Amino acid sequence: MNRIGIYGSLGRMGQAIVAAMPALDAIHAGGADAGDDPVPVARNADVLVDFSAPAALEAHLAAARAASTPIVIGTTGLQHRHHAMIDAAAGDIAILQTGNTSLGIALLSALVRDAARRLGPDWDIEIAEMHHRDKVDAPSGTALMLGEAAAEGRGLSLADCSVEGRAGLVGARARGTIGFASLRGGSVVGDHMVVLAGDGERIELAHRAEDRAIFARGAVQAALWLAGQPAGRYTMDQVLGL
Ligand SMILES: NC(=O)C1=CN([C@@H]2O[C@H](COP(=O)(O)OP(=O)(O)OC[C@H]3O[C@@H](n4cnc5c(N)ncnc54)[C@H](OP(=O)(O)O)[C@@H]3O)[C@@H](O)[C@H]2O)C=CC1
Ligand SMILES: O=C(O)C1=N[C@H](C(=O)O)C[C@H](O)C1
Repeated sequence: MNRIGIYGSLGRMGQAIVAAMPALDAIHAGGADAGDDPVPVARNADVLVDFSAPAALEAHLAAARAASTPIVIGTTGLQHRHHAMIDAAAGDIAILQTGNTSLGIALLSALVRDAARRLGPDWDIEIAEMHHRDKVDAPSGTALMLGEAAAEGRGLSLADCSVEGRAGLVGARARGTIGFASLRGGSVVGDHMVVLAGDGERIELAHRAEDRAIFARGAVQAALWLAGQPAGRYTMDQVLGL
């Protein structure tokens, strides 16, 4: 159960995943990119990883479902309708979807959830991220995950308290909101900082990815773990035992 097929195999992450496989005893079972038929890879693999684009998700899920092959979805920029598709497919196959496959971000999410719970709504929460110039979605999937962790810590849904893309005369900050800011430039692999700002003091919880290998290793570990699971939707916390 270690043959891994890759959607987005020629991309930055796809190539990093191929490089990470030998050390984890995984075998590359083929890849598909834009314009390729996703079905043969799904049939040839024990498990799939998808690091491509939201527009491809529906076809990738259909191929995985038809072949009864579990799939790790690392693609970000997903909307509500994509999550609904994942939930539906998880009735038939094992699926793990995450905006970040690194150990560090899994731990940071837990820290942010705990800090938000302990500090309460008088502490303002802002999430800043910086990525390379070619990243196409914002806020990053990781920033949104961290926002969800913070909202959960406060017993809220992120959709009800999120503020994205401030510009112009936006007025004073509303109490209890979670704000997002995105920077793009150079070759930055992925920086995330969660600021909890109180009166007269603030806490900054940050993670800096220095190499895509951390995401790639996590993706391969997740795939090998998922290959043995029954149908359902899973998280990185379950893979990492956090
Ligand atoms: N969860 C995590 O830990 C991480 C997630 N990511 C996410 O993974 C995704 C990919 O990132 P990255 O590798 O940097 O991006 P790249 O642009 O380097 O690679 C994307 C790959 O997907 C392919 N692709 C695009 N559209 C389709 C399609 N319709 N069907 C099949 N393949 C397609 C591209 O093919 P072509 O070039 O031919 O268009 C390309 O090979 C992004 O959403 C990113 O945010 C990134 C890092 C970590
Ligand atoms: O596109 C990227 O590069 C990354 N995308 C993921 C995200 O949107 O959070 C994970 C990582 O930060 C790199």
